[in-house]
Amino acid sequence: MTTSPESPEITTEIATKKSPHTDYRKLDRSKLTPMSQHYIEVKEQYPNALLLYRVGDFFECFFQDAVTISQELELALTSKDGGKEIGRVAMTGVPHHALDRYSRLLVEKGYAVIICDQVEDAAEAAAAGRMVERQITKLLTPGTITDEGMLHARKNNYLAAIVIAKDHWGLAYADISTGEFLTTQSNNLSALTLELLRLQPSEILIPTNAPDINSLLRPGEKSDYLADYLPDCFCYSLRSQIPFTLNEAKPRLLTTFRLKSLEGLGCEELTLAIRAAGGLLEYIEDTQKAHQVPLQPLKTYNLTEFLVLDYQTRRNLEITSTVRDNSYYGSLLWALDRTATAMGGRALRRWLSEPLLSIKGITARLDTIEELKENPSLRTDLRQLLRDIYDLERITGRVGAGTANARELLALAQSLVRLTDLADLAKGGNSPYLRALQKIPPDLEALGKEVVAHLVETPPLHLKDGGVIQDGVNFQLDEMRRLYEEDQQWLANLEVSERQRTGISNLKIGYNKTFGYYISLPRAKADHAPENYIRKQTLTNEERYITPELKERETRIERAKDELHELEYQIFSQLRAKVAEKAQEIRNIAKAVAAIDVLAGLAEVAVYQSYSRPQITEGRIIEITDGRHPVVEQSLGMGFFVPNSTNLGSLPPSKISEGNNQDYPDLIILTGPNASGKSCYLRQVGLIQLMAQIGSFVPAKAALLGICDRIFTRVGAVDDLATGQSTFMVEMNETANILNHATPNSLVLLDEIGRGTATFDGLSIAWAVAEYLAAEIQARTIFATHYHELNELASILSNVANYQVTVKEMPNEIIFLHQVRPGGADKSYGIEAGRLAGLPSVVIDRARQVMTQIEKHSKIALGLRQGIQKVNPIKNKKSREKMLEQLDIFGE
Ligand SMILES: Nc1ncnc2c1ncn2[C@@H]1O[C@H](COP(=O)(O)OP(=O)(O)OP(=O)(O)O)[C@@H](O)[C@H]1O
Repeated sequence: MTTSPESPEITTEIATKKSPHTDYRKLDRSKLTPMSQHYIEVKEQYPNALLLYRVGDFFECFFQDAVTISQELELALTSKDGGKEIGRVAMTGVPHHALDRYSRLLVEKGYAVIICDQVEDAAEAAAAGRMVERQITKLLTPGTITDEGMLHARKNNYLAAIVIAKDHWGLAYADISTGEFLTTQSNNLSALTLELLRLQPSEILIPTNAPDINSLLRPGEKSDYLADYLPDCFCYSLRSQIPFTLNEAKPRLLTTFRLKSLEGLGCEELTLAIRAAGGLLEYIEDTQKAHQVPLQPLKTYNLTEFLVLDYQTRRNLEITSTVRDNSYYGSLLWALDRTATAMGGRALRRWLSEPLLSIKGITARLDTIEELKENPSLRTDLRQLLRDIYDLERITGRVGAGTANARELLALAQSLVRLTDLADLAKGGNSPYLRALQKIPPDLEALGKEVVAHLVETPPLHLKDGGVIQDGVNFQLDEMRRLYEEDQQWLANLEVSERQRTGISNLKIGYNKTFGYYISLPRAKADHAPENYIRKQTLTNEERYITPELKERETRIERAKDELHELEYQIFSQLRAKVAEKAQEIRNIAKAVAAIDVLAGLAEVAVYQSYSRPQITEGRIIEITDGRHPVVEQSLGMGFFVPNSTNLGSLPPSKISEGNNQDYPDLIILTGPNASGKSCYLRQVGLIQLMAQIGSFVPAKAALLGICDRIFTRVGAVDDLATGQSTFMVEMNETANILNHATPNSLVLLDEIGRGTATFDGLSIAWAVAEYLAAEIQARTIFATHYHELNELASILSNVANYQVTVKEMPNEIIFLHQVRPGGADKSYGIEAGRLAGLPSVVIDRARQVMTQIEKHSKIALGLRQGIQKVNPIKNKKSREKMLEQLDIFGE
């Protein structure tokens, strides 16, 4: 899609059904059918998008687009006559009622889709002998879709834009459907990659000087205009640089938000952020021509506001999807999501991607959960009421853009009315998020009531068909309806009087789209038709007639019907516009509703899963009593999970009191046989810390936790086939990232290091990494390993301790106790595991022999050293050289 179209030679070959034309550029256009000519005219306005073109009951596409769409959607590729001298052209199509589904699939695959629809009645055009008029009605790109059926209800759909200047960058992102609009700026390119991976935008705008501006690169597609450090798992839209210049971007922002300066938005000085935000706005204007998209005021944020989780860590902790099959089931989100509304679902997902660093912010959430946990009737009533609240954020977006239909407006209005009940309920509580809900502006309820009073109980889907507005709300409308009813009565009377006049008892008045009203007689009675009947249509058993009187009345009825529908539409549009004026207020409330939904859901989980409130403190402590893995626990069922405690780090001196003077190790070496539960334990600690920082209760009997600035994980890597990196290289890259970025406030979870290379290389690297983390960085670390030799570190460094996951050895099996206990495992069960897996006994016996020999002759000490003076790297930082001497364990 990125190569610019060259000018191919015009062909004169006539294509057949078997090999239809697929490249319209090779054809003499004057010889194409008028419809094909128009198709190409439209296509050329957006050469990089797929064009779906309405023909009767189908949306069809031709030429190369037909080939692409048939392959992507597994539809049959057929052909159609392109003109006498042209022959067949490739074609495929989708039924018009399935357009949303198919276009969504194409957009999900990273294509931009143009919908060109019929904008007049095909019968009218046919009657006038001309081609039906068609226009582009929609331009769909992954980041700009707003149709309910195309969006994931519980996931934000972000459109992002980036501007890069050397190693500085600005990023803006918006969810057009909910109106969220944020921007940030930083000076570290790896942070940009991290941020993009966190946000997972559906589409990213890049200003370039590429010749094929406006093309959309699908995930994995290469382009010279895409920098190497940009992850290739996203869709990139190449855009002109002009709207991204400060001269264009800044005025656009000022005009959009009706401001004199950007100071109030917090980005006055951040020129790259402003440029990204302005460029993004221009793209929205360009793609949403027909509708104005109401965005919320731009919010400037700072990357250091949240706990940093890199992409690997998000994956390894399986926060929103599992590593194995990328599914939602089995993720942390799955275990925690008890939200009742789509807004709450989206908010929980967002909270999980931006855990807090502020104790105050976390405490406000914890206080609210605690209150809801302790007050079951308030929680139950709230959750019940929340089920009646529709997606205020997204419907408000469509109301603002003028695309909401009557059903959506009614749903929004009914939700606004319910908000007052929600506020009344919230008055029964006192915690911060409940208090925020108590202040619902009263005029929103009045507005909701007004809309409900205007709209019928179950409005039709299509606005132009009438039947939307209730009787009794508009005098003129009532009057028009009365007249219309009178006309209908006139028709009924006519049927009766004509039956009497003609003596034909089964004479009927009918209606069809082509002929309008007619009088129908059975064929057998056609001879009895009075003189003023004009025959219009003959069917097998029926003759249809019109009369001048009937036609005259028909014109009046049709006009009245049109006027009636038009008036209804006007009343509806006015109502919709009135609600649109309150969009910002509604969206503010929607945020509070979404938050309470998340917190009520978390309180529900806390009750049913017996979670407890973590105590958040300053300092570097992680003290978890009887912690559990939130997901494994739910999968195993209540009572089957073996809880384990964790003690890491320390409290700051100011917080230490009598009986509260814990000083735990910084680094734990965790050993234990395969499948004993090491990985599970590691993840459990990471998840508990993460849950605490989103303000949730945690699966533990008790937890005293300091704030972490970052959580790092390194868990069994697999070959990265995409970049051609080996398992070992992936592992080393990830380890390097950790060692270069971890701080004493970080939590590092390492599951095996050095497995993918020779034993001694691996052990040496694992040793050096553990030592560096404990002695130099002093990050809180759990290091799970099969290298039992690492237990030696604890005898040298005072901030290292050994733990093991215990098993019970039986004659024919190993029973996994899943208990984490102090001490290093003195035995590896690898050979035993091999035996249980069915390795031949000869191999097992030989393996035992080899192991005995290696153990006998190895110079690596096994078992803890005695009588050595431990080094405390925290209190005695300068003694590192001395410590290194002592670490010379490989000598005789
Ligand atoms: N505390 C626990 N209580 C109950 N079951 C557990 C517990 N911890 C782990 N398990 C079960 O044991 C299985 C294996 O655990 P895990 O993958 O953590 O083992 P491992 O020691 O990391 O193995 P390996 O060294 O082979 O990677 C898990 O899938 C889980 O079902």
